[in-house]
Formats: sequence, structure tokens, C-alpha cells
Amino acid sequence: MSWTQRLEKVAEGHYVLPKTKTMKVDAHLFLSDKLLWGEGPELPGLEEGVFDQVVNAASFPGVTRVAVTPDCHVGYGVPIGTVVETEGILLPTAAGYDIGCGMVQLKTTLTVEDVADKAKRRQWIDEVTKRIAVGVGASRVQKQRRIDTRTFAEVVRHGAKALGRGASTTERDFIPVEDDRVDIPERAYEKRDQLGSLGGGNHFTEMQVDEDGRVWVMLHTGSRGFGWNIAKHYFVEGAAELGLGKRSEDFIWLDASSRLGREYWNLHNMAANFAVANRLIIGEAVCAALEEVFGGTADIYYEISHNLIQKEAGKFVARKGATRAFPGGHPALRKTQWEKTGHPILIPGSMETGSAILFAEHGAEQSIYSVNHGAGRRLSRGEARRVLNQSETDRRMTEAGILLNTRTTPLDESGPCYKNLDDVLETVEMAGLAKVAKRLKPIACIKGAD
Ligand SMILES: Nc1nc2c(ncn2[C@@H]2O[C@H](COP(=O)(O)OP(=O)(O)OP(=O)(O)O)[C@@H](O)[C@H]2O)c(=O)[nH]1
Ligand SMILES: [Mn+2]
Ligand SMILES: [Mn+2]
Repeated sequence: MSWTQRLEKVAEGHYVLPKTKTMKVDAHLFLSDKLLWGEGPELPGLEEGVFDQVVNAASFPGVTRVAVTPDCHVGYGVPIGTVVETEGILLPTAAGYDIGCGMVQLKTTLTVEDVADKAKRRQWIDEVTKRIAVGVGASRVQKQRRIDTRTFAEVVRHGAKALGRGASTTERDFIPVEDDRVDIPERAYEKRDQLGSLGGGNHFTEMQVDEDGRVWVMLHTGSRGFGWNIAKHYFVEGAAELGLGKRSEDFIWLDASSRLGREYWNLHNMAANFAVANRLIIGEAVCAALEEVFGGTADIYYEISHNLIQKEAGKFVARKGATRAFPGGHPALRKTQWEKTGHPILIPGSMETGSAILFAEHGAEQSIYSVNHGAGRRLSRGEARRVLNQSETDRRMTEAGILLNTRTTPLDESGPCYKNLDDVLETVEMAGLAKVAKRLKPIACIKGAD
């Protein structure tokens, strides 16, 4: 029997894959019929490979719940868009390589009229790229902020608050590193200069406008080579401990109370602190550029990661390409400004089609308080370069008034590479997980693509 035949629809937007012999629990998949079965050539339906990986996610020791969000697609080990709750077990594969990757949303004082001049938007792009490094291997240009080794150690061990801000700007200025004496693997430490750099791929800094004409800036980046090398170290060490061979990332689990487990947990949290600090430093550069070019300022509206393991209600919750979604009244939000409304959920769509801000509903409990982290990739990078037309794509971007830092539009990051955000958000609303509060249109995007 194929996977799709085993699926049971329990509600609109909610399917269950019942547990098999190897699975510890049923898996809950939040998908509309359209996303699951597909609709025409534009939307091919869920790849078969996702199901094998969902089974893998549910088969690790210590798993107590598994949820899959509507932007899911094949990753390694577990699908991107998976949430795994465990008891006493850490799953490096469910945090992935870019530990702490995530979003910052900056709310500016500017309106769409203030940024209407294309030449000025172009100048803003130049001012940002002068201040931060962009691209895969790039390290920070030490113009914006010099970070000495002592500050670096403080930041990763004791949180982004060590950057010297007054009041807390994010709920995670500090991600607890329980044992800060644990050694940082050499290869990770060598990448410390990447703090304050955007990175490659689909990491970006994007100027956006909402329905009311307010200007926002959305950033997406993670822990760069620092986090990557920490993840890699534990994939190798964990594989050796479990006696696994090549391609073993997919199957690694660590007992949280073992030596390796404790080390990984602390270093994972250091990588998460790096990622938060990285976003805050880039945020500063964005603000300085806004001030210089437009005479406006911005504040951090919200910061949230989508590749992270966090302790929630005594369990470990690993989100791999999934965003935490606590609704109003959730105990974790007590005494914060989001206590009544729930915290904002930042969902990038694409540099062409737009993004969204959501707030969770009480139904999010069913998805382990999580929703998707984007629209989700639809075309692989290679396929995108093969099937999409460069001049046609460039023409669409120019017509839409979206400026880029690159000479031509990176085809593998253009709108058609991603699923339609509307389809994904419709599923989230249909399943009662969250509601869309704002839609954002891009007007300038600095992309890490090399
Ligand atoms: N607004 C905006 N959104 C983007 C851009 N590039 C990508 N996105 C969205 O950001 C989401 C999250 O990106 P990642 O965290 O890198 O996703 P990922 O699933 O790990 O990586 P891929 O497999 O390459 O999609 C994607 O699913 C897209 O919907 C961009 O330039 N602007
Ligand atoms: Mn990333
Ligand atoms: Mn990401």
C-alpha cells in the first residue's frame, strides 16, 4: 500500500499517517487536498519522498509527537517543515545544519511615498551591502561593528544581549547555555568572523510595504559557518557513537544526558545565540542605511528562528523549517507584550510574490505550536535554471519595481521556484493553526545568492 493510501483525513487541512511498526507515534500532516494531491502542472502534489522521511522522523527513540507543516518538502533525515517533540532525546538532524536560522522583522517609520524613488532604494541597497558581507563564504566587513574575541565569547555563551543593548529587543536575547565551559569545535571557531554576514542561498534582507503603505524590512539569516560546523561535528561524532556509516546524518539521535548529548545541546544553543546576534547586527546595518538614505529609523518588531530545538513544557521540540506559533494566553508569553495576542509569526514567501505576518490560533496546539516557515521550494535550483527564462524573469521584476543587489535576477530564487504562498496560508487558516494579519510586498531585495 502506498503512503497516500494510508493517510487518514481527520479534518480540512489535517491528515494523519497512522503509526507503523517502526514509528513511535502517528504523524500529523497539515495539508490541504490541493497541496497533498496537487492541481495541474503548476502544483505537482506532495513528493513521495516526504512520506519516507516523515516515517523516519516518527521512528527515532523518545519521539512523543510529530507534525508536518504545509510547506514541507524533502530534506535530509526529516522533511523541511517538520516538528518533532521528544523526551530526553536530541535530534541534530531535526535542527539541521543552519542551527538558529530565522527571521527578523523591522518596522520602519517610513511610508511607501518616502521610498518611492528608485534611485534612493538603489542607494539603500548599496549602503546596506557596504556595511555587511553578502555571499556564501563571506565574512563580516568590519566597518559596521568590530567584535573582539571576548565579545564573541560572551555573545555565543551568554546571548546577543552581550552586544551591549539596553532593553531586551527580542524574546531570545539569551538562549540558555547551561554549561558554558564546553569547548567550541576548532572548525566552528574559525568561522567567528562570519558574525555580521548575510550568507548565500535564500538568505536575504528585503524592503517591503504592507497594505497600509508602511515600510518594513525583513531579514533571513542564520548561524553561518559557525553553526554549520557545530552541526557537522556532532553528525560525525554521533555517527561514530551509534556505529553508523556514511549518509548517517539521517539517523542520528543523542541521549540528552550523555556526554555527547550535553555537549551538542550547549553548542547548539551557542549557534542559536550566534544566529540571533547575526540578525541583530545586520538589523543595525539596515537601520543605519535607512537613516542615511531616507532619514527614517526602524525598530525590531519581532525576531524568531525556524531551525531550532527548544525546551517546551519539559520536552524537546525540534523545528526544522517550521516556525513556533504560540497563541494568546500561552504561558510562555506571560508578562510579554504578546501575552494577549500571541507573538507575530514571520513568513517569507519569495522576493517576487510577497510575504506575510500571522498570529496563532488555539488550534496550533495540534501542530505542536508550529506553522510553516515559508512558501516552500517547488522547483529545485537546477530545474529552475533550466526551465525559467532570464529576460522574462528580469522583465517581471522590473515591472513590479523590485530592485535587487544582483545584476540579473537569480533564477533559482525567483517567484516560480516557490509554492504559492496563498495555498500554504489557506491551509494554515483552514486547519485553525493561525490567521494572516498582514501581507507584505517586496520593493527591494538583497539576496545572498552567489
Ligand atoms: N520574502 C522572501 N522570501 C523568500 C526569499 N527567498 C526565499 N524565501 C522564502 O523563505 C522560505 C524559507 O527559506 P529557507 O529557510 O532557506 O528554506 P529551506 O526550506 O530551508 O530552503 P529551500 O529548500 O532552499 O527552500 C522559503 O521557503 C521561501 O518561501 C526572498 O528573497 N524573499
Ligand atoms: Mn538558513
Ligand atoms: Mn532559513
